[in-house]
Amino acid sequence: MSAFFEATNITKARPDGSILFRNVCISLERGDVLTLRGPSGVGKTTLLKCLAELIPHESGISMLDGKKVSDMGVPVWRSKVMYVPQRPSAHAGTPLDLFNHASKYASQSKKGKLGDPIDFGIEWGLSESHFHENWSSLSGGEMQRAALAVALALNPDVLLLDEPTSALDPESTLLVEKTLKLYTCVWITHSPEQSERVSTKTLTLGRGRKGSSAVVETVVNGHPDEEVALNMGSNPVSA
Ligand SMILES: Nc1ncnc2c1ncn2[C@@H]1O[C@H](COP(=O)(O)OP(=O)(O)OP(=O)(O)O)[C@@H](O)[C@H]1O
Repeated sequence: MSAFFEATNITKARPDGSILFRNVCISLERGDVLTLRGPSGVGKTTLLKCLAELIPHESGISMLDGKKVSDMGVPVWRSKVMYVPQRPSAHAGTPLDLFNHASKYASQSKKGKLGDPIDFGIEWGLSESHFHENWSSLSGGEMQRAALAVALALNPDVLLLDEPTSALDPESTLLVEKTLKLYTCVWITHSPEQSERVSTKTLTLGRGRKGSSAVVETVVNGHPDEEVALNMGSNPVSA
């Protein structure tokens, strides 16, 4: 039986044609949180954008619940396998404007299942008024929580989180982690402590001669259990 979310042999080249990463494989069951780690510049954000089909990749295929991107089309895929950037780009209007705009594009099957971003925000120490203020008047931490709240309310199947708590204080970080770890996520973090708190699996990208290598571990009860595979250059990695 195939996993809930599977990415197989994802390979991405840099603009100059050299390989950034090769044959990265990810396999998630519902509720898995895979933390993605590795040094700056190794390709973590780029990998998330490939999984979300926001940028093209040289080879590899992703499947959600047994369906390929081509079975549902790129816009629906992006609403189901949703990339949440570290810093929301300069949106015009308010967080609620963004939610109302994005929810118009939700698939019919999702429309009845949308949440309320304000409910998520309140869990994380924001108030309703933050969702009515322009993005430009929010602090970095308020902006980050409001953007995550909008993403969660859109009810994606898989969240691709790019350092989702990088602008938050320790207390807010723990509140946000408590909510996010209930979802199926690929989660970039530079914090080993955070990875230990939230992950069921980890994937570490490292620098290899022929592009980034990837080490995948399954975490059981908070401890790395099993080194599943090591990918140096051209061998596939599977979790
Ligand atoms: N659209 C793209 N196509 C091809 N290569 C890209 C693209 N965007 C970025 N890159 C390459 O990917 C490299 C890694 O960038 P990326 O942001 O993925 O790293 P990162 O591991 O997330 O780093 P950090 O931890 O600092 O955020 C960049 O130096 C650039 O060469």
